[in-house]
Amino acid sequence: MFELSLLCPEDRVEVLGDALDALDALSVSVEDADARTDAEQALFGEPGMPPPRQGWQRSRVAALFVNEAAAQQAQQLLEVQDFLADCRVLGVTQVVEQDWVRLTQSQFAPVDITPDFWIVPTWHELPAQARRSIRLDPGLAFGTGTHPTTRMCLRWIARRGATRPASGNPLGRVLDYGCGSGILAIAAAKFGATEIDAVDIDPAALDTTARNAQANGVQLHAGLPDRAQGRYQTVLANILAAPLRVLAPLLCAHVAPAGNLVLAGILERQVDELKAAYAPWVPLEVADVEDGWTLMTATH
Ligand SMILES: C[S@@+](CC[C@H](N)C(=O)[O-])C[C@H]1O[C@@H](n2cnc3c(N)ncnc32)[C@H](O)[C@@H]1O
Repeated sequence: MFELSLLCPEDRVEVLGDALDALDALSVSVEDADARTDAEQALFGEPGMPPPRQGWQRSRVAALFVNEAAAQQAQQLLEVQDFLADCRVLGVTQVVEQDWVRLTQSQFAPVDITPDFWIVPTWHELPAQARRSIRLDPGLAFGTGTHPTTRMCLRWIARRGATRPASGNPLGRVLDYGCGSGILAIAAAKFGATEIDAVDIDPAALDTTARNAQANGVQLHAGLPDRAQGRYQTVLANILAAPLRVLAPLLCAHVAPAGNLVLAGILERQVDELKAAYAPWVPLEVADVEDGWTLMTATH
């Protein structure tokens, strides 16, 4: 395949993308032309909030074509129809065939959560020191154990799971709200929780969770959010600050008396607004911090 690559100002990206689509590009991707330089612009917003800007000042637009002739013809047509005003053609280059599956897999290695608790991709050998482990194939869902928010939740589960209460399991009945790959629910099972509900709004996450639970030989119930019923000794939710604010009454209503609420996906600068949002029900406190993200917990 061949890639036609263009440099465009913000206001030309959409029209050019549509034109490339119409010219039978197999795919069109857009990235910040100033990425990894001092001029790089962060462009992300939280779910439900508008991004700070619609596009980058300068974008690199890359269109993939089935062969070199198709890429060159698309360039010529764009030029004669004046689509490239204010844009610069960076070139037409061949895209070398790669084993994309192997490349993706190579970027996900075993991760240690504690010295003896590891998250291990299904295609890797178990490290010798992994006395407890989760075998994971994240598929299309979030949750590989490499993100600080997931890691902090897993550390909390491992720490809590290692405590010895007078009776029963320290995690008790568990709700994983926003389960993604199911990693937190499976970790809870590995640390002895017996009844686990894992819920998500994304059907792909539910499929992945069910598959990962089976691969790890653990029992859990995966379903849409209305699967969560009653009170739980442990409620885990690694989502983001904005949905966590909205979900405050719902999540708190699911925490059993003396149960634990564990929230992640919160940036350090969002701690006070989360405390305020949960204050009518529980006193949230920061329990862990990693790379600018915080873990907040409360006992009901
Ligand atoms: C950051 S991922 C966390 C995945 C996993 N629990 C972990 O800790 O790595 C957040 C997940 O929450 C789900 N989610 C987002 N908003 C939700 C909502 N309102 N109710 C339930 N799930 C939600 C997303 O689909 C996504 O799978």
